[in-house]
Amino acid sequence: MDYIPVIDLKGVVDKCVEVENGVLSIPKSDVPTWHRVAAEIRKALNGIGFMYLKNHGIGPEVISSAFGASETFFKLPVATKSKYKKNPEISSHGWVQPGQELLHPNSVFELRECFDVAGNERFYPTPDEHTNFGEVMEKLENEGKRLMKKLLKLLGLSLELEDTDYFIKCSRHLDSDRNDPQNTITNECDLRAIYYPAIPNDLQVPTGTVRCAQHTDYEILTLLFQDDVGGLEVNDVNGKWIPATPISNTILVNTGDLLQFWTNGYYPATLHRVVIPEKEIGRKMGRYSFAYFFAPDDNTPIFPLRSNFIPISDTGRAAEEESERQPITAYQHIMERVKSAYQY
Ligand SMILES: O=C(O)CCC(=O)C(=O)O
Ligand SMILES: [Fe+2]
Repeated sequence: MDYIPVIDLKGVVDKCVEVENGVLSIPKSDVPTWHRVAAEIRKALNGIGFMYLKNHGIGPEVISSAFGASETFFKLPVATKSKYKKNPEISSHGWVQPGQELLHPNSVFELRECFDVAGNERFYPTPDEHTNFGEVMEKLENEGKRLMKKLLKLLGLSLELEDTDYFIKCSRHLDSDRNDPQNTITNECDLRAIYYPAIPNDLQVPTGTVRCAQHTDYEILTLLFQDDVGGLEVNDVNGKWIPATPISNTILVNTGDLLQFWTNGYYPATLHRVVIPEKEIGRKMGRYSFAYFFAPDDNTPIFPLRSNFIPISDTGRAAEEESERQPITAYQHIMERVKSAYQY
């Protein structure tokens, strides 16, 4: 049996406090717990490349309302959803219609639609179209942010960085007000509601269609909330596809490209996909999920960090120093990938 890490955040998410500049302060008596959990996270992310979190502190009612609101949204007529369509040239927010996005260059068709909650300019269906879609989505987003700050601290501890608050300090947007006109901190975080429709009986979709082609996410970490339908698979560090079976009351966490760059591959980005179920019963069911893609501030430079765990690249320190001199920013990397995924 494969080792499937389920990390228990009890005693971690509930008691720490925020101090100046949004940095977390851990009560002395809890420090050993944080270090133990950080070591488990290191083993999971370096050893298999993903993890489940339990006792993560996000209220079950927040998650179930989000699933309810998402289902109502995706059932709206296409004409209504089209009013809220995303225009990737302008922003990352809005409805992504089926076929608008391909996550792999060889993809034929990916049968899903999404609604992205992202950026500072947001719009949602009017109350007579949907009573509370925006409100419910942003509630889940806020809870995701709260949890994420703790995960960023745990990541810093897990790598034994000299400054264990490094990742938090690169994510000042966590504590900035997106409605403040003076706010200049931008970021590419995205809470994405996803709907995979049932596969039509008379399979009117091209051969080779999948729900979500294999890809890595572009950011630091992704929180994944899935229903019970299944189909998500992750590629472990040995290249084997393993079903990421939903485990009740847990969230699945994948690592993204930015974390892979920062750690020089010590925490590789999780390759994953969503397959169409082979059994007829599974094909008849639509699937709903949420992904919260967490990115640092746009201007964050990305180069390998120094830590006893992070390897120096094969080409040696000189290549690393070069990338430190001319680092790509988080924004540049994410935009490259976004552009290549969109089908206009
Ligand atoms: O729906 C899922 O479970 C995964 C979605 C995903 O990987 C993505 O949107 O990047
Ligand atoms: Fe993904």
